[in-house]
Parts: sequence; structure tokens; C-alpha cells
Amino acid sequence: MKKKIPVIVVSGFLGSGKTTFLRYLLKESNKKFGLIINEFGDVGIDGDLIKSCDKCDESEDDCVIELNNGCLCCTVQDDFVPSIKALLEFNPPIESIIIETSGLALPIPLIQALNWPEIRSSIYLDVVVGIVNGESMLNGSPINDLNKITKQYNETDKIDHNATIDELFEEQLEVSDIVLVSRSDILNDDQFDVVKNKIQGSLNSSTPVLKSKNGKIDLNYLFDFNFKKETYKEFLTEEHDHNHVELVSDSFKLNYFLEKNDFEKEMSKILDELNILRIKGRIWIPNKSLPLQIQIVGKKINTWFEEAPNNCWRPNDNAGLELVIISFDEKSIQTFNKKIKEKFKILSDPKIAI
Ligand SMILES: Nc1nc2c(ncn2[C@@H]2O[C@H](COP(=O)(O)OP(=O)(O)OP(=O)(O)O)[C@@H](O)[C@H]2O)c(=O)[nH]1
Repeated sequence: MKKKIPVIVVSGFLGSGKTTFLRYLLKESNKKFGLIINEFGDVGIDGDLIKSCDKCDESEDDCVIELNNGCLCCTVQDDFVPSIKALLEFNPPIESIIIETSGLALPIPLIQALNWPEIRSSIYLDVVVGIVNGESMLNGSPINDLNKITKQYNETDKIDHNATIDELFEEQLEVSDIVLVSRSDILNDDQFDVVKNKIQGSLNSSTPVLKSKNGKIDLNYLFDFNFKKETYKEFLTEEHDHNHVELVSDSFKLNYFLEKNDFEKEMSKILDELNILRIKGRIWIPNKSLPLQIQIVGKKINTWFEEAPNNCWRPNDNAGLELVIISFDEKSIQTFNKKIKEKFKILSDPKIAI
């Protein structure tokens, strides 16, 4: 059985900093990415910038697919699904797919399209990143050049919706698991806080809002799909500039488990109460031949049954869980641990293996 591939969706208005962020991500990661880039008017520019980031092998240009002739959410059947299928057939196999949407695309239909029968067993939506131009947001608007956006609208061949800028922005934020504020290098700490409060105020939630400086973010390990506690520990002990995001991580190996539906139900209650950014791992459930894979970003829970590597940890009695958890505070991690022990089932005496 093939492994499901994570999909990262990056949204943000024209000039918000999506390409800059993607170039950084591609350079930092050792993963083989496939990209779908949706742009208008200035055909090919973003794609060329991505291809020239020294990560893309010229012979493998095909792993960057540019969709220039319509708004991504309005061309799902014609362009989007076939592009995902083409990336899934790529050789050597792609390990992760990134979709850069234009700010004109409504992200919800796009995200729903990832669930189309033809592709849904091969991919899962890992994280939605919303990019906001911090400088223009400080000046009161998420966009820096209304004329350019209007031109972008007019130049788009196929666009079936006519959502306003406010509606588009609201939906972009609503579906984002994390929001990156670009141009944070030119904002001071107070200005960043103003922007962050504006975004969290309009979201009416605690979705993480993080600084991005020329694409660089503190959380590059968030996009590293290696399931290794050491990676996080290393990151957490590294020296960073004084105002980086404070994070704590931990990992659990326990003899507790829950059935898939019960896990999703309990976990969504736990996530509502705690300040957790990321959880990855797997759960072994008695009488199930494959472990349940867990991928959580913010409040978004993804689970599916899939084989685990031969050399990974396995619990006694095929009942247990292995999770890596990243949070903004130690207390959330402790409470998380306590809640698992309260809410999850246990077959044998609990033993913390590490
Ligand atoms: N100072 C500064 N400039 C940035 C930052 N992020 C992006 N820029 C600049 O802003 C401009 C637009 O950035 P892009 O990454 O191309 O933005 P985009 O969202 O991909 O734009 P479109 O493809 O046109 O939608 C470029 O000149 C970038 O160099 C940042 O964090 N700080």
C-alpha cells in the first residue's frame, strides 16, 4: 500500500510573500516536493522563481505545474485534480505536494477538492498556511495595491465567483492552520503585535500568527515530516533571535489507545481546551492490522490506517500510541498527557517507555 502524501496549501494576496516563503521552504527541506502554482497575468514568473531556487533539478521541471488560465477553485475538475494526479505519478516519487493559490481563489472549494474520490486515498491535507503582508496590514488593509488586485481579477480567464476582497481574506484566514506575517523584518515588536491582534481579532480564535522574515520562519521543522523527537529538541535548544516563538515539545509512548472515531471525537475536545500546535504519530488498536496514522496541525485532525516502518516502536498487545507533540506551553503538554490517561482505553498496566 502506498503512503499517503501530505499536501501544504499556501494562500495569500498578490505580493503577500508566498513565493518568497516557498523558496525558503524548498531550500531548507530535504524533501522531494511537487508544486502546483496558480498565477495570473505575469505568467510563469513564480514558477521560474521556484525552479531557480537551486533545489529543482532542471530535468525535473515537471514537478512544478503552473496553472495560469483560471482561478484554481473554479477549475478544479479541468486542471487541479489532473495536476495532482500527474504529480502522484511522478518518478522519482514526490514526498509532499505544495499548492500555491492566488489570493483570488476561495480556499474552501479547493480544500474540498482534495477529497475527490480519484485522489483522496493518495493524499491528505497537512497544513494550510495563510500569508499576510504585515506592512500593509499595519496600514489597515491586507493588500498593498488594490489596482494590481483589480487588474488580476480582470486578467483571469476563468473565475466563477465574485467574492469581495474582504470575503476572500476572511476565508483565507478562517481555513489557515497557521498565519505567517511577511515583512516582519521591517516591523518592530509593537507593530507586529498590532498586526497579530488584528488578525486574531478577525479570526476570533487562537490560530498561531507567526513572524516571517523574507520567507524565513522559526517553525521550519513544522514542515519537516521526519517523525523524530531529536529534531524538535535540537531546534528548541538552538540559539535564535530574542523574540522567536517559544515552543515546547515532548513525545509519548504509552499503552493507551482509542478507536478511530472515538480518538477524533476526544481529540477535538482536548484541542479546544489546550494550546497545541502540532501532533504527529500513530496508534495501534487491537484487532486492526494496520496502525492509525495521526497528523494534527492546530485544530485540524487527520487520521488513516497505514503500514508503519519495520523498525518503529510497537506496543505490547498491539495496543498503544506513539505521539510527538509541540505546544506553546509546558502546561498544555502536561494536561494533554493527563487527559490521554483519563479518556483513552488501556489494556495492560500503563508503562511510559521513554
Ligand atoms: N522585506 C521583506 N520583503 C518581502 C518579504 N516577503 C516578501 N517580500 C518581498 O515582497 C515582494 C513580493 O513577494 P512574493 O514572494 O513574490 O509574493 P507573492 O505572494 O508570491 O506574490 P504573487 O505571486 O505576485 O502573488 C518581493 O519583492 C519580495 O522580495 C519579507 O518578509 N520582508
